[in-house]
Amino acid sequence: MAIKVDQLTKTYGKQLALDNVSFETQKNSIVGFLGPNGAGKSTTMKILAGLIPASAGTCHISDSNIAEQSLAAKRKLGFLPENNPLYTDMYVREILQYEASTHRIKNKSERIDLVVKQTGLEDAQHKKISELSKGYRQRVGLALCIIHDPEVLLLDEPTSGLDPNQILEIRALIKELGKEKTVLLSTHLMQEVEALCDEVIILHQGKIRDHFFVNDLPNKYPNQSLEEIFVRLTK
Ligand SMILES: Nc1ncnc2c1ncn2[C@@H]1O[C@H](COP(=O)(O)OP(=O)(O)OP(=O)(O)O)[C@@H](O)[C@H]1O
Repeated sequence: MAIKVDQLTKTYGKQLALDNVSFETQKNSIVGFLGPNGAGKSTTMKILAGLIPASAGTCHISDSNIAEQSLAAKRKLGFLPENNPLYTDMYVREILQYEASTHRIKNKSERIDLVVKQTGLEDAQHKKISELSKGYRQRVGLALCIIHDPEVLLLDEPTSGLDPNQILEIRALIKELGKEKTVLLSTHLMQEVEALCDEVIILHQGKIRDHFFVNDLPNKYPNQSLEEIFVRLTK
């Protein structure tokens, strides 16, 4: 188990965003987290990242309870929020150094060199973030996520707004990272799920509609595309 969510409920005032959601993911799996706008994907990720509290229920990141062992849980995860907010006045290496300091990483320079290489930021590492394309900003976002070598990555629509070439580059990077990390990936692109994911969770109106392994798809839903399944489960 890498991510475990148990009977998670979240209300914003009177708005019920998550309604008794439970799921467990395999270790080192790339998990597509799907659902229409407003289904509750970002809310789940923000709770998993420890940014907002749950109204009820528990979440674990590799055995650490997010509410009760929040520091241990946070050490094990990297979160790339939707729209990837970055300090655009900072330089790439500078922001990585800052993030490495907050995680108290030893041998900062070596670790940053490695992460810069892993995320293909060699040519951009001395540039200001405001000078970078959206694709390169996503690379910086991913570099920040992995600087402390977490076991779990939460990626909220990481390819949204990118051009087709950038999408393919970021997907390749996620695929590579997913070899040794568990990735919860929210996306609206079925192609992306087919290209990357081992598991799929479909959320609708704050409830889990289904959770399956991509390999089981032909048995579970014979002769149906992922898109057809999605539409049927979220009508
Ligand atoms: N801060 C907030 N205050 C009030 N309601 C909120 C807040 N954040 C989210 N919601 C509501 O909670 C529900 C779930 O929203 P959430 O952003 O988690 O969905 P989502 O699946 O991530 O959607 P999208 O695909 O558009 O990003 C929606 O009805 C949304 O309007």
